[in-house]
Amino acid sequence: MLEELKERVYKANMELPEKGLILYTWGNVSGIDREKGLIVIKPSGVEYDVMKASDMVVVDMDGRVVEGSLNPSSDTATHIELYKAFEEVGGIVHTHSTWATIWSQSGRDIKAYGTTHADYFYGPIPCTRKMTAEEIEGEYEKETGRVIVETYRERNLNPLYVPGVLVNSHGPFTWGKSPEEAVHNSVVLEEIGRMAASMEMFNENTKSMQQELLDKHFLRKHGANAYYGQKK
Ligand SMILES: O=C(CO)[C@@H](O)[C@@H](O)COP(=O)(O)O
Repeated sequence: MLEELKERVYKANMELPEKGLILYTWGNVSGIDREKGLIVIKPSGVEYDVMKASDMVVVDMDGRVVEGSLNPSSDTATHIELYKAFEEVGGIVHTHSTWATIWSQSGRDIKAYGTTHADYFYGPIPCTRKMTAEEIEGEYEKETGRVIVETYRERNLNPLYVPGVLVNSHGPFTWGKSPEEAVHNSVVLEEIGRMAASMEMFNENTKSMQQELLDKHFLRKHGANAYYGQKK
């Protein structure tokens, strides 16, 4: 079942170490088949050099394993909360990529400083609040998803316009319409995080970019009147 999605999710997972986003098993990618209501996700703690497409685990929207002999990623419940809340999302990525994690651990949003950022994220990349002891000691991974969703609701953010978040004291989650797009956004987030941190080292009073330039760059690539690239 879902053999094509398993292959795509496997390849998307393999891109994490290839792009330098993770060491060891420090990340996971999933993809969803919305019609079937099933998620394909990486198995937990399996080394990438031995992992195969057939090791991908299929779970339902309650986290029950429907297919696969391995335990699914420990972050499965977080992915499920995000798929439930963000209905247009087709793929999700979690990493501990260095710069995005530094921002997460600092508890700070990444401000939009330039067009590299604006091409992908329509405004600051939010950092969640710290999780409470009850949340951590309770259904931790599910609560992680809830804290992300709460951040988007409170700030009235469109998840496809801001396709990534920094979980306070933890690390980044990104998403997209597909697993491949979610990985792309993860690579971009890491690069933006590196640039933003370097900029603040040069000048601690660095200001966000102009709203007009943010609008121009984001909307020429995304939204109803996008004109960047080739017609599909
Ligand atoms: O966040 C963490 C560890 O802190 C996990 O996402 C990471 O180790 C990946 O775990 P899985 O192998 O997906 O269970």
